[in-house]
Amino acid sequence: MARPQPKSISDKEKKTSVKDSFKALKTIPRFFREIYRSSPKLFLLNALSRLINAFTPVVILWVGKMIIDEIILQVSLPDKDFTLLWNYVIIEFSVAVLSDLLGRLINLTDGLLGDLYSNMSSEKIIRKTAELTIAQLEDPEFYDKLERARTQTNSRVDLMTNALGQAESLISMVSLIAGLVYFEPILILILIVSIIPSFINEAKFSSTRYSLARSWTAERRELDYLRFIGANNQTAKEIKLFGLTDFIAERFKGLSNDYYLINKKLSLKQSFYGSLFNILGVLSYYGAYVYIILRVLTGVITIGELTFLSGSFNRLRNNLQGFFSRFTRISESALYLQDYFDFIDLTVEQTSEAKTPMPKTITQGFQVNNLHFAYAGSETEVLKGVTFTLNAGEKMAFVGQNGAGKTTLIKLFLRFYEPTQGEILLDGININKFDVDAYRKRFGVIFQDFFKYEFTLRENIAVGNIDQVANDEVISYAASKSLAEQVVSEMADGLEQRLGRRFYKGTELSGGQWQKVALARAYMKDADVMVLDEPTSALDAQAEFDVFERFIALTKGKTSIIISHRFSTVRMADRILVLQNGQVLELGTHEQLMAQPKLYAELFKLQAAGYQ
Ligand SMILES: Nc1ncnc2c1ncn2[C@@H]1O[C@H](COP(=O)(O)OP(=O)(O)OP(=O)(O)O)[C@@H](O)[C@H]1O
Repeated sequence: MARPQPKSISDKEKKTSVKDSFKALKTIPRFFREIYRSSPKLFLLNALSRLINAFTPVVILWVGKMIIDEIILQVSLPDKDFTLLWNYVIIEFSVAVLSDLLGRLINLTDGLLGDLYSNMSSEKIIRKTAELTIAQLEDPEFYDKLERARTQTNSRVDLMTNALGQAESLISMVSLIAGLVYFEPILILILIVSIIPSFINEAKFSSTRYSLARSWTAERRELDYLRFIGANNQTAKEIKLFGLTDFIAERFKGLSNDYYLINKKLSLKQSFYGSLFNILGVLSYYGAYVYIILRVLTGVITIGELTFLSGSFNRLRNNLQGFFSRFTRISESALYLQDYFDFIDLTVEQTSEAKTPMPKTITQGFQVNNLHFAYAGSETEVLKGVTFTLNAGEKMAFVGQNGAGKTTLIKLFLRFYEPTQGEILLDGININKFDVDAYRKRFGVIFQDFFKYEFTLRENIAVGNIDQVANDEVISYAASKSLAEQVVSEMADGLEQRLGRRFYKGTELSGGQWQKVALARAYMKDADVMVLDEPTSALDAQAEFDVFERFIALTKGKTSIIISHRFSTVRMADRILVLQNGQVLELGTHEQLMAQPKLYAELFKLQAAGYQ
């Protein structure tokens, strides 16, 4: 079984350096602005709590020193007075309670802010995806970017907690350092020397880990896909029937194991070096401790100061270690944040020239001139010089064998792609000159691969014009024209019936029922141009006849395009365009085409013979 080769982490192209991690930190201020926007009140409450909490360690240590010095003093005095001592104890107790409360408030606001921020960023990704062109969405490299932006939501929430914690830790450390500098500045030097190697080590590993995850984006996408098809109610039938479980499970196992192995190698290395450098930290702490003891023994500092200094040193060491490891985690997450901002900032090419207003009514129709088209990344032309006219009010059918280019031609009409050569004119104006949304609004379209939303029946119909989702009249009208009203009447909850089996109380429809529902979408608005791409392939003969009878009556005087492999449907069109290998082979009425011994007449007779 062919499996993608595991990527090496030394994969030069994709390797991310420590420098890149630092560069990614540039995005942090923007990140904070976004978090602030998600809830200014919560953000300020969180920041204020952290600011106050940052001073509690040094205050507690300081009060602890005062308590010990006071005890030693009172023990040596003949007239003892413990008032000050108990006051110190009350202060320390109050600060400890305050610190606990602040800690809880910080956790609470972190959680709430994290939820709000992740919701906001997910919504942004959904909106951004809608802005992009279909061609961009079909580009695998681009899709990887989308994947990284989408799947790293948790990492962004961690980043938020870490970055806020970092600010708090920084303030805390400054206050502790001030204490050390006041009594024994040399301790700071010992501290820095002990911590720098482990920081460099952490930074190096974090960028390697990111490089690895990044270079494996495509494979992780495949793993997700395998997980989806392997454990899913939509694919379960085929998987059971064809016995695909082993095939899928083995493929998953192979790929995931490759990833696990390089990840493991990296983790082991990281643990080894991490422990080594940590020993250095412990050594430095005890070095400093011995130094402080010697200072007490020589009478330079008091026992209270000893507890303050050793406590501060230990706390600072932990804080610094936390600070550096958080720093590397932040720079690692910042790389993902960069991916997210890259995605959000993607520009969609738009011509700056003023848009021509759409004509109120279509008077002449469409003129397709020498249209050529090849999909991105493919050399093969799918359309090769297609030229024809679709008159206003005309019903035209596109006919041709599989892969002839019919759907592609529709996609170009709908401006999902730009032609590589040639043009489509609407009433004499190149369709690119119109605002794309205004232009598309004039179409009522149903594609052969329409999407089955696991929403309610009402919503499934209303997606054709979602503004009208609450308008019963419009929905009933659309349902009656597409025969979906039969489906509605069969559902226990009528229009409010949830479709699909993913959610509670959902019900699955048959292929034909789904098609009727999807067809109703095309009737949700009074479109000028109707496009039905194989709208009846799943319908029974009677339903198909009924659907078309309604369609013909309803679209009288409207421009429409129908793609169908059923000639009983096709013959109802005013004219028929026969495509073969991306070229126009024939164009004319049913009678005209039947009169010439070409593909249309041949296919028609073939199908008719099948019915005899
Ligand atoms: N998104 C895409 N990216 C790359 N190639 C594509 C894409 N969509 C279609 N093609 C290719 O373009 C060619 C024409 O496809 P198209 O869907 O237009 O054919 P069709 O005439 O509608 O076929 P059918 O009757 O099977 O629906 C096919 O060779 C197909 O493989």
